Amino acid sequence: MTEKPSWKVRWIARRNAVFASSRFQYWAARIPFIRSVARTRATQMFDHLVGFSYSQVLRAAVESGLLDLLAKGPVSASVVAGEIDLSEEAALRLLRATRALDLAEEAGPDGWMLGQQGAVLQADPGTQAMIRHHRLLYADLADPIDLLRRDRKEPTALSRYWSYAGALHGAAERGAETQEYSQLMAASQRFVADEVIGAFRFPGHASLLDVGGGHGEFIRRVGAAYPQMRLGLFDLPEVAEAAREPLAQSVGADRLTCHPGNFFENPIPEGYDIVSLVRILHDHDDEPAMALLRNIRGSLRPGGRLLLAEPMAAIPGAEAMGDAFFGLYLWAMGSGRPRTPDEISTMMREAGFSRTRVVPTAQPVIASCIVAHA
Ligand SMILES: C[S@@+](CC[C@H](N)C(=O)[O-])C[C@H]1O[C@@H](n2cnc3c(N)ncnc32)[C@H](O)[C@@H]1O
Repeated sequence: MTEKPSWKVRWIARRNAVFASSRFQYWAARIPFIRSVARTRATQMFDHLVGFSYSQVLRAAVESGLLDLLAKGPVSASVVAGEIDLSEEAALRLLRATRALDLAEEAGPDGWMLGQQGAVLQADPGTQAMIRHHRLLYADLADPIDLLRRDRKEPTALSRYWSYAGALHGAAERGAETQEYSQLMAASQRFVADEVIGAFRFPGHASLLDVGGGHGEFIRRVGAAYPQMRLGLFDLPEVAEAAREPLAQSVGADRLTCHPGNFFENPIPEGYDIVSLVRILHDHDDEPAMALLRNIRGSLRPGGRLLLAEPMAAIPGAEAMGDAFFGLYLWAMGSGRPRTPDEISTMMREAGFSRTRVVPTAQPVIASCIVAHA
């Protein structure tokens, strides 16, 4: 005998039947108050429906150099056409599309400048790098069901291009590709570091080791905010070596140690008060992620802390970023998953940490933070 559905199941089924009825939709669009809710929902659904077109407008604006051109504006459509090698009609179509997304603004008749969102984007190489990079994700997502059915068993545009899934397991030693990836991460790291520094007060004289720290942008920013801090960077040998010289120049050689190594094969260096793990855990499936957390726990003395920062799943107000974006990005990449703060905290305690605390950040869409005590 099948179980009786719970009140919640019955309620959701009833609600969905009402929402799906064309009669309800007709009246919802006409009754005051309900009308504004209905309109918001319709706009949301439309945005989901055509989101790919919007992201391709962004891509065209970045890749063609249109944003840089508008930054020097006002420019006419014919100048834009000549500069980015389009017919005038095509240039105007693109300009109007960018205007609709607030990337461009027509300051006067045929005088085009950056719009508000355009000004922010044009000044942000990190987001522009992500927009360029996402062409790979969209190639992999062209047939999403096919991608899901392949169960991460075959190479994808994302995993192939970066050879990143290999690098994740310490297998890829293709320095140039790893370096290109690290540079992309560094461009977006500014925002993550700002979130963490704004949310977490480091003890001024503590020592900090950033594990998987790439070219050291996080260390650089924390080091600038806390000039007394001793700093360490742990990353794959080719990455740590490339970071050493420029990072020493920026933070001071006397307070920096670069540790080349593989966090799945080598012990995490001891002697640091805080270990940070920024945008690393979500790249890994549960088993290697647990191995990494245990490795870090083993390096910490009592009182030591692990500070983990990355975009997480099921964050109120940022749900789509977690499971709809990172869920599919990491699936296409072939490794990892976005996790909820609860899931991460449970893993940390399983790895031997005594207690954990979520540290609220201003922009969880960029990163959320959890601190675990050894
Ligand atoms: C997603 S990036 C994050 C970089 C940086 N933490 C940030 O947020 O910008 C992953 C970093 O982990 C490093 N990495 C990957 N596998 C590693 C391994 N097995 N051992 C050490 N570092 C590794 C990569 O070289 C890269 O710098």
